[in-house]
Amino acid sequence: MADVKYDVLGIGNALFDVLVRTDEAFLAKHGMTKGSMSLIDEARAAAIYKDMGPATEVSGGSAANTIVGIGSLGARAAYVGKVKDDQIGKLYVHDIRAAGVAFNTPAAKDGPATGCSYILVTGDGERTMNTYLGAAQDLSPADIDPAEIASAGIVYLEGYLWDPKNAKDAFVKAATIAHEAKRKVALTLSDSFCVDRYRDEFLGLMRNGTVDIVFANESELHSLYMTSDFDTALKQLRNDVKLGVVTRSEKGCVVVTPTDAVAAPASPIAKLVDTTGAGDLFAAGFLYGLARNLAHKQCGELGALAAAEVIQHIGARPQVSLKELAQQRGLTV
Ligand SMILES: OC[C@H]1O[C@H](O)[C@H](O)[C@@H]1O
Repeated sequence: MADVKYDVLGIGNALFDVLVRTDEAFLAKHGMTKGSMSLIDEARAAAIYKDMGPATEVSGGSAANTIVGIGSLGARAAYVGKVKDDQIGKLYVHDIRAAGVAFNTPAAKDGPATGCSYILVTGDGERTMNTYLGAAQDLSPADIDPAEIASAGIVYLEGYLWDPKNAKDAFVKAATIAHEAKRKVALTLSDSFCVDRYRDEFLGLMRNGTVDIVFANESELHSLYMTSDFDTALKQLRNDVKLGVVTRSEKGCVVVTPTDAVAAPASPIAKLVDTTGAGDLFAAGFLYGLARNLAHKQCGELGALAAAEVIQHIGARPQVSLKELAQQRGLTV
């Protein structure tokens, strides 16, 4: 097997986030389902943005947030995602490279603008996302560089990639190359509504071995197996994938293999501000631990630490060095 150049390479919808704190009335006025991610067109994006208060603008995108978190923990990380060569796209490229992440996907010269997610954060910290995919929807198999994919120890893919038409093919191409190079492939289920849209396809990817590792939160897991009983769903997950990681908010996480199950606690927080990126940063800590061959419990503890940092401020990218934070807390890194 060739040397690993990147510990983890992520592929996802490259999105710039526009976040604002608001109230439930705003969600009701715009017909939004609290806690969900809805795909929107340009006209709806403009209508929502016009009505939003002063916003925080920061680079986002689920897998990109994870990859930035992995870099912040001190690992070698790379990202593949599509922006346009416009002002927001340039900011996006700057931010991801400035975070130490290798990023070489060519920006689109024409077509839709760089994608944005308009995120409403209510008083309880819950986030409701409205995503205009823009240029992200043009990610295609041509953007998948076989040598780059084969040089990553773990390839991490987001379920949201199943929404844009061509990204599915990019996803499968990357997974095939990774396995040919004897690498691991991880998938996050992204969102319970996304699971609802693509349940059979996600189960197919798990059962036919396209993915080795699956990240899900409780509602995604329940949606996947169409049951409200956690233990029933977990049992099915154990049969369907080599490694399953389920996050349970303040109850921590459960990590399962066909033969083993281990739990790790959540990390304490002073105040919940914004849940945007909680799952993304959990995956960052966990994958970092996996890349360092740590025990699953330690991987879960690192995930919890990274998630706890990100939910205590607005935006889905870490605001401190996660490596230093982990060292302060006595977690091995
Ligand atoms: O998981 C949170 C992320 O999902 C969406 O893709 C937003 O860009 C946000 O940063």
